Amino acid sequence: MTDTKRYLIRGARVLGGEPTDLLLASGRIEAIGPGLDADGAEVVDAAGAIALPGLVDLHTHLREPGREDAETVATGSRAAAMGGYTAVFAMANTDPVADTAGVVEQVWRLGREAGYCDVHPVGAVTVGLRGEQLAELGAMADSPARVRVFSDDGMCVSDALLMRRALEYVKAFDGVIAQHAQEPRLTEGAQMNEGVVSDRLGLAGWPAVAEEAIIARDCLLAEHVGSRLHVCHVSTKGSVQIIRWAKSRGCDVTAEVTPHHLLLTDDLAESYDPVYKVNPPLRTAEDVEALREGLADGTIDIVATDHAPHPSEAKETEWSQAAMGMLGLETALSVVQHTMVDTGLLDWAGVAQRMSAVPARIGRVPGQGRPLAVGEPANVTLYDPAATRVVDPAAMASKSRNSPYAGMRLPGRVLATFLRGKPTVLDGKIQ
Ligand SMILES: NC(=O)N[C@@H](CC(=O)O)C(=O)O
Repeated sequence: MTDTKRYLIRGARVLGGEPTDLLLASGRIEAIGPGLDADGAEVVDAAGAIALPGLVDLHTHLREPGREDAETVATGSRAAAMGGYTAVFAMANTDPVADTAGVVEQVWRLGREAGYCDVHPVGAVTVGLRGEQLAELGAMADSPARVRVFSDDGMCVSDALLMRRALEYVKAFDGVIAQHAQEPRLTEGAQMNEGVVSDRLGLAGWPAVAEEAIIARDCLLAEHVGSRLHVCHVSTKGSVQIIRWAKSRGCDVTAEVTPHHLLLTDDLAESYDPVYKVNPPLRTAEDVEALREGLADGTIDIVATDHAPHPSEAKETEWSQAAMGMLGLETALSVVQHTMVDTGLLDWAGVAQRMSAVPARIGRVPGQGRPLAVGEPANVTLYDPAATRVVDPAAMASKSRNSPYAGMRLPGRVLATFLRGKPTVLDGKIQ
């Protein structure tokens, strides 16, 4: 899947540094330096743009098989490319659930056929996400999809013994369990964050402790069996504190935060607009501040979108009936610029670590998340941080429209995305 055509990227600022040129040929970065000779290559004007390694999303819902009305592997991977991603990990809560070698191979093949980004299926931890019996983790790991990330996302592996067994099992092939930390008994019927806003609106609350208790338990379990744990979509200040403590003990834990939890707060529920209904729920301004700090100081390792497309009939209904989840792929980099870069908390090298290098490492995909250097695979994102745009869900590549940023002015624009030297996005347009 390499392009024989050669591209000369002219005047890009690699990780925000001085303008330089990059020559992409045969799927690799052939040369880097100012004033390179085009020598027949197609020139891409990148004046003012930042060049980043292609982004990697460890947490995407592509909905295929089974919910093709919301998204398909093809539409979701086009949305990923438009957001600057060259690889995504597709969550297992499809229909049928990705809990067998057959289903993960199907998703992996669909990703290759679409060709917009690498699609790495996540395998379910338990059969049918039911939390009763381990799925065939080894067979998924051995399949052509080479699954290394396992998650019941959407559901918590709440049984401590099953979680222990899963953590032990994946050690054999260097896998990781990505936990959706939500104590089910503490969140029965929950509709939004438990706090002053839920009290005021009379909606059943979702306490922070339901997330924090599972994270604390799982960190201790992972330490006990010497395995890798990844915590999905961390959303509370207490969770950041627990992960910081676990890392200080030497526990092999990594964690992600979503763009929406870095920006949006629970008072948005006062609109009763279900576009703001999400799992885990939007929290308070104090939580947002702690999440930003945690991402800046490395307690939280990565940004992952939790892109969760839903058809309009699942969202344009009353709050209590609405599906949980929001789009994320096509706005993630803008939200990270707004919340982390423009605030001085992160530089572009820090963004590249948290949105490319480290997620690729956690997911064990060695060809992605590589530095922009000669000889490396030509996975490159060109991003104009000086542009601004008003978010229009109707213009998105995703099949769904449930973006919480609709009508909001956000900084930045992805100009181009290259997957192994082949442009998937050029001039801001899907190729
Ligand atoms: N993050 C979400 O709000 N939704 C996810 C699954 C889930 O975590 O509930 C989805 O698949 O829609």
